[in-house]
Amino acid sequence: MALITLRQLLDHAAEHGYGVPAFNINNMEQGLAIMKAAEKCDAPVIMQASRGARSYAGDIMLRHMIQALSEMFPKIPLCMHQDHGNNEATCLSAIKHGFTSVMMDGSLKEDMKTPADWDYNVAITKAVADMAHWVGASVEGELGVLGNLETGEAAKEDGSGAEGKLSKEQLLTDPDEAAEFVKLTKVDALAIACGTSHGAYKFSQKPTGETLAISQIEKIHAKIPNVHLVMHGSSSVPQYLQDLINESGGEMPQTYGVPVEEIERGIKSGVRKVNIDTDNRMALTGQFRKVAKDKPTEFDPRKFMIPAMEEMTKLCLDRFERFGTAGNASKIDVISMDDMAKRYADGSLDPKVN
Ligand SMILES: O=C(CO)COP(=O)(O)O
Ligand SMILES: O=C[C@H](O)COP(=O)(O)O
Ligand SMILES: [Zn+2]
Ligand SMILES: [Zn+2]
Repeated sequence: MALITLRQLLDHAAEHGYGVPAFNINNMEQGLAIMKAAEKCDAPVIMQASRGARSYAGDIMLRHMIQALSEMFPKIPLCMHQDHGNNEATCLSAIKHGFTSVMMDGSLKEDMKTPADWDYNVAITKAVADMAHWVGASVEGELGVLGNLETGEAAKEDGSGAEGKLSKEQLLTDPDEAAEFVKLTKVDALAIACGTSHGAYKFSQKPTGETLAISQIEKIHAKIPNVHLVMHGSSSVPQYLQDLINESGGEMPQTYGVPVEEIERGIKSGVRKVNIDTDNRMALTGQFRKVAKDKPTEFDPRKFMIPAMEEMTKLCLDRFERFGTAGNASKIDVISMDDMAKRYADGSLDPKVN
């Protein structure tokens, strides 16, 4: 099966009221773990590669890996997405390497640390959307800056995260601005800020409405009901994985992520793409550690990788089921990128925003 674009997949998700997890990948094992989960429950897939993933695996490796996965799992529509593109070159080179979708993250400047202003964000996102749409690729933009509503800080350990203190206005996407932003840039999906941040250390206790503002998503959705919303930083950092890591020699301080039921609430309010990386990292490394602790003489990496992949598959399967993605792969007829390009050109994919 050909690769699917983000736009087609999220249009289907919106029509049928479900969300799609977007899982980060860096290697073959993560790709296989996701596809096995998708095959088990008939779910369409979004895989995304960060700039870090592209330099880790290499663009040629990633391109062939994605092709191999779609050949191995021909019944699963697979979208390949650039996560947090920092400029035009990152986004265009991703499309050249077979990605069907890109995120132009103009909420931050090119260094991915300095919060950008409105004019910068609109100009660069519009430029990327114009070019991507000529070849039928999809574009996700971001308005608002990810960060903790209590401390005003973004996550420290991440490849993309603001430096310095952020104001409440920056940390919560404004509904009127969101409408204006989508109208001006014509993005296919909009990442919004609502108190989540990247990495494992999102909240110091179980989040409340004060620290995780799903109500903000509801306000944005009320203003732009036809726009596909994206939640970044959506790992749940499950307690069982913290325990698995810490019982196997790890030293992760106690932390709290985004409860899956809060994501389900978001999905009821227009969230269609849910970004998850940290949970899968924890699933994999938790099992590495367990094997290392239980079998100190073991040195065959496959003996570490197999339980690690199984742990990750279990997590992906759970999210496909909870988000309502399961059961939808077989209902989608993939539209080619060339066809998508024609639809952009004739205006039929223009955003519906008042
Ligand atoms: O938003 C993400 C990737 O863009 C990943 O978020 P997590 O760190 O919560 O998994
Ligand atoms: O955006 C954050 C993702 O978790 C990717 O992280 P990374 O840049 O370390 O690959
Ligand atoms: Zn961002
Ligand atoms: Zn992100």
